[in-house]
Amino acid sequence: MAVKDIVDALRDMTVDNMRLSELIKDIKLIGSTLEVVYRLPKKGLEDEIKQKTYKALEHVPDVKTVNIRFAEGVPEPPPAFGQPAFTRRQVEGVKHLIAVGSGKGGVGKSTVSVNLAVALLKQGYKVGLLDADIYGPSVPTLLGVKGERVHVDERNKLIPVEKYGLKVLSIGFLLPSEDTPVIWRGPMLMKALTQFLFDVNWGELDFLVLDLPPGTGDVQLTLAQNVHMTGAVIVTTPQDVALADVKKATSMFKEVNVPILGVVENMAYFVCPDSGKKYYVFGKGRVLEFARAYDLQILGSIPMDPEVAETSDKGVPVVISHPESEVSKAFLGIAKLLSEKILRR
Ligand SMILES: Nc1ncnc2c1ncn2[C@@H]1O[C@H](COP(=O)(O)OP(=O)(O)OP(=O)(O)O)[C@@H](O)[C@H]1O
Repeated sequence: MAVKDIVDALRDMTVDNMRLSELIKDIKLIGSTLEVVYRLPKKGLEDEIKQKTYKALEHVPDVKTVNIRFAEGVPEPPPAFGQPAFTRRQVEGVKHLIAVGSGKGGVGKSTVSVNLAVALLKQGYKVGLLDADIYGPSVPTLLGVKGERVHVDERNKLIPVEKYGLKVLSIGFLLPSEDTPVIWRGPMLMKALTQFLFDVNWGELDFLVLDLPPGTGDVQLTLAQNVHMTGAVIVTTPQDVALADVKKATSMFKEVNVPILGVVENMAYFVCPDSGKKYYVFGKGRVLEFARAYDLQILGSIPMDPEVAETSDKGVPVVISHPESEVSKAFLGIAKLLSEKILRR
């Protein structure tokens, strides 16, 4: 059961012409106990909000107990259209946080995050990369920093590892060994992620690239609701299975009002080294169709290139190892488009 489904259930119930979902200030599911903090639009509505919450969640099987609290202080006005209904914290020292998400695993989200970060760096920006992919933190491998230990500064803030001029932190640094399954759940996991974001001495960064776990689970949703993000970049391959899931991810970001900065089409085609001919292995035009349907910009299309996998395994991003390759040019183009788009806003 995702918190998102609970928020969906609360969306159907209104109090004083406002959806319950719009009044949520904080929401957490710990085991089968749901903790909700509402802001109170008007004094005297407490009981009605409570009763309607219980009713809305009556048939939600995973919620056995509901604890409701009301935020203290002056009630805030309802969010304006297009504004988030959640209080989001800014990551200290970071001008722009770009979340990289995908619907399905294995579409190249981490490869895109790493190469995008380095491509932004090559444009002269100060860049950080945070690997929040708790289910498969691959950034340490992709950047050759596996086994690095993280230190803290005098303020007890984590100090990111530096590689190729990039400031890097990965949830993988916290796991005792590479084979440790990530079995953290709920509050513990969120605590670790929150610490990663907010208790880090990032210094001054123009961009922080956040490699999200694939899909639309609690982690993605909680981060999207609690962290101020400039926007999200969505990575997909042209396969039907990937596109079906990426639509869910797109809807999730839209629902929580995180602007979608654009789509990266990965493994878009393969260039035959002998003939130079392009082969659209997973089909042509599908990502464009999806982007048009959802009114999204395609930031770039990355070809399939065996060098990517090979160089990634050695811990060197392809934009560094093969800067003249078509893949690298595609990444540099995406970084340019993205940074211009963000800085123009
Ligand atoms: N353009 C590409 N050409 C060839 N191989 C690629 C390309 N992009 C990614 N790969 C390879 O595909 C595999 C999956 O990539 P990656 O780990 O970046 O995906 P992911 O979406 O982050 O996966 P997960 O969500 O499971 O962490 C890796 O072996 C990577 O080297």
